[in-house]
Amino acid sequence: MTEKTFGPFELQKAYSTEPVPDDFVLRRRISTAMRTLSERVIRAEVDQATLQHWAEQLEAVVATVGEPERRDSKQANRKLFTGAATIEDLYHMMDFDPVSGGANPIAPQVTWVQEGQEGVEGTLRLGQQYQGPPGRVHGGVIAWILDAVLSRALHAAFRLGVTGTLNIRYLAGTPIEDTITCRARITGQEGRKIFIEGSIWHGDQQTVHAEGVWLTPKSLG
Ligand SMILES: CCCCCCCC(=O)SCCNC(=O)CCNC(=O)[C@H](O)C(C)(C)COP(=O)(O)OP(=O)(O)OC[C@H]1O[C@@H](n2cnc3c(N)ncnc32)[C@H](O)[C@@H]1OP(=O)(O)O
Repeated sequence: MTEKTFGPFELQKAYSTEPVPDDFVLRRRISTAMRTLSERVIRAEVDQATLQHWAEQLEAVVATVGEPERRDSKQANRKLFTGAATIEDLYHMMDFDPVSGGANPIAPQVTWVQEGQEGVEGTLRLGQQYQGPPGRVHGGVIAWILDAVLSRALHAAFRLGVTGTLNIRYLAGTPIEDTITCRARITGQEGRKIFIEGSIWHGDQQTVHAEGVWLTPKSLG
C-alpha cells in the first residue's frame, strides 16, 4: 500500500485527525515531562541537598542523550509544498512548533477550540516559568504566543506567509496559572500583504490586542 501524502493546506486537518506516529507518542511524553519539570522546579522551596540531587540526576540524563543527529526540517518543508509530505514529515513540521507543538519541550500548549476561515480560538494556561511581573505573563512571551496564534489564523484560512510586522498593545496584566483565551482573524488583504488581528482574554476581560501584517512569499503571491 502506498503511504498517504499531504500538501500545505491538508496539514492542519491531517494533524488533528491522523494517528500520531509511534516516535511522536514518545517525543510527546519526553516533552510533557520536560515542560512539567520546568514548571515544578522554578522557585521550588527545597533544601541544598535536594537541589544537588536534582542537578546530578538531570546532568546524567543530558549526558545519556548526548548530541544526536538531527533531521533536516527543510526537506520536510519542501515535500509539503509539492504535496509529497508523509505523516512523519507533517509531524516534523507541526509537532516541533515552539507554540503548541506537542513534541517541543518549550512550547506552551494551546487547546484549539475553533479553527476556520473566520478565525481561530484557543485556550491555554501558562505556568510560573512564563512569569514577568509577579502573577503575570511576561510581555515577550505574550508576543511569542500571539505571533503563532495570528499565523494560525492565516493557515486556517488556507493562506501562507511570514510575519512582517506585529504590533502589540498590553491593555491589562495577563495572569499566569489560570486559563486564558486567545483569538485571531484575518481583517484584510492588499496584494501579498495580509492583515490579521488578535487578542488575549482572561474571562470577559481583554488583556492584549495585537495586529500585524503577514507577507505571502513572492514565489507564491
Ligand atoms: C512553516 C511554518 C511557518 C510558521 C511561521 C510563523 C510566523 C513566523 O514566525 S515567521 C518568522 C518571522 N518573520 C520573518 O522572518 C520575516 C523576515 N522578513 C522577510 O523575509 C521579508 O522582509 C518579507 C518577506 C517580510 C518582506 O520582503 P519582500 O517580500 O521582499 O517585501 P517587499 O517586496 O519589499 O514589499 C512588499 C510589500 O510589503 C510591505 N512590507 C515589506 N516588509 C514589510 C514588513 N516587515 N511589514 C509590513 N509590510 C511590509 C512593503 O511596504 C510592500 O508594500 P506595498 O506593496 O504596499 O508597497
